[in-house]
Amino acid sequence: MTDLSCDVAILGAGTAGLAAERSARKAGARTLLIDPYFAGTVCATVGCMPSKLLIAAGNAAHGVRLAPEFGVMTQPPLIDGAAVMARVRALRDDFVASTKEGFESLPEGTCVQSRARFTAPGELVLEDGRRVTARAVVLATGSAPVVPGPFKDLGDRVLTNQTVFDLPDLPKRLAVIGAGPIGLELAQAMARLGVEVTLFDHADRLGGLADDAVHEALLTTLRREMVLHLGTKATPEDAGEAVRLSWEGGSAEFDRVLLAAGRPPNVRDLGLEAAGLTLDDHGVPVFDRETLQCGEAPVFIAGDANADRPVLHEASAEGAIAGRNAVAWPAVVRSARMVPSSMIFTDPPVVQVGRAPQGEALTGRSDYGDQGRARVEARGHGQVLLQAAAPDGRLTGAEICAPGGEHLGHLLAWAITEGHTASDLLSRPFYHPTLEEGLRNALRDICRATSRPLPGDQDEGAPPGG
Ligand SMILES: Cc1cc2nc3c(=O)[nH]c(=O)nc-3n(C[C@H](O)[C@H](O)[C@H](O)COP(=O)(O)OP(=O)(O)OC[C@H]3O[C@@H](n4cnc5c(N)ncnc54)[C@H](O)[C@@H]3O)c2cc1C
Ligand SMILES: NC(=O)c1ccc[n+]([C@@H]2O[C@H](COP(=O)([O-])OP(=O)(O)OC[C@H]3O[C@@H](n4cnc5c(N)ncnc54)[C@H](O)[C@@H]3O)[C@@H](O)[C@H]2O)c1
Repeated sequence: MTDLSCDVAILGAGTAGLAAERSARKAGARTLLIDPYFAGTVCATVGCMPSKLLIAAGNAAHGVRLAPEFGVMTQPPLIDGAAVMARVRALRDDFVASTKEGFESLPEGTCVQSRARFTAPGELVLEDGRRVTARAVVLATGSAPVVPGPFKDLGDRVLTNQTVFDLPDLPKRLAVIGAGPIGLELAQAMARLGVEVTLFDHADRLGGLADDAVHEALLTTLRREMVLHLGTKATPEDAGEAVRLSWEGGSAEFDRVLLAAGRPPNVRDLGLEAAGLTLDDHGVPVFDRETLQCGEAPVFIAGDANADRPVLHEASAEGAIAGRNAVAWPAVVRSARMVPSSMIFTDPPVVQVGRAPQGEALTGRSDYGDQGRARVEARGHGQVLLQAAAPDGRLTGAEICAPGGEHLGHLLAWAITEGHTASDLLSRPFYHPTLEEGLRNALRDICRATSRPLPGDQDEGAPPGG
């Protein structure tokens, strides 16, 4: 058994790890990419892509149910659960295959299939006892679903994002525990596919939304499609083929329980103490968001492993920063980070972009219940909150639950990045009739609250439904 050495060792061959490896190699480093499975990224295998595939199926069924609203008469959709799941897996496998091709194109000897843990700063040991010495290390080990104690002994009646997409058929009665992004997306998709869904969260808010009106818009949508129990703790017990959940004021049996109660980082068992790192209360190394460096050590942490911004584009960006800085160490370079954003692909989508300003906040609202294009498409429901800084109305943040939210969210994230004011955006074209037009009400609210007038050469009227 030959020990290994490299300039940069990357633990984890997911999105962040692959980006770190690419960026370190581009900067001239000899790299080793260490992963126990090389199964493909979480995004492709059990994350973004299969969840979006299930959502697409749910939305197809929803479209059929909505058709009579347009005078297009149909029968209720007949859902072939096995066919739905087969399509999810077939396309998922395509995405996974292309991720795996990426492993094959790496220089020979780069991939090391094993788990690694630190034995000393700059020194790791693999499962087979081989030692790896590295000038710098990137931690990109991702995250994994939490399974609270009482749910642990219920076998395959309990699902997580790691198992739900392998169901051969859709369940009849599904409990979803956790109303974060995973719980919301999958609960709605399943409900639209004819599954009787009950969604539980011990918090009172869905999807971490702060604004009451935006939250209410999501709540009313979901209440039409499933049973919701918020601010409730559900306790499971074995009920033979099913699971019985009990909560204050009720109890019911479910064929399956989907746990979507969070995904803590995979940082245990990495021997982080041996690496001399300072850990926070959750065992995650304390790190600098702009360099991804852990303290002063030649160790960098990227993607879900640092639990900072657990979304795909950030995993990829953080991997690139960490890989480059691992090579540059000790001369690490600070990177300005992107405007934070999160998009939950419910219908309507739930979007959070940027943040409230420091100091006085100017706010504007748009009601998509009365928005032209949304009503044309029988999607007239939703709320947008825009936040801006005084005195000039520079946009800083948004909370959205409205049709087209993912597109509105991008527009706003880019405007915030550019430092645009509400007045700046109102001076730009808004094509009619689009969902984007709906933003103008919120932008005008902000404009009126600032020292800046509405752009003088813009009509303040509204086209039909605009
Ligand atoms: C159901 C679901 C839906 C999602 N949908 C979206 C979405 O629509 N949009 C979005 O932006 N984000 C979404 N996300 C989040 C996104 O998938 C993650 O933020 C992203 O995949 C994280 O990438 P990563 O590289 O940090 O982790 P991963 O891709 O999980 O990679 C971590 C790697 O580390 C390896 N590893 C673990 N332990 C060790 C060890 N000890 N040594 C070596 N290697 C190890 C693992 O095998 C794995 O290959 C979703 C997530 C889930 C679960
Ligand atoms: N569209 C997207 O970008 C997308 C989609 C899915 C997942 N993700 C990423 O995956 C990560 C994990 O998602 P998640 O939804 O599992 O986690 P989360 O931490 O965002 O949400 C978990 C939810 O479960 C609740 N909860 C926790 N324990 C509970 C319990 N015992 N009983 C009832 N409720 C409980 C919490 O209050 C919270 O609302 C997210 O941080 C997100 O960034 C992103």
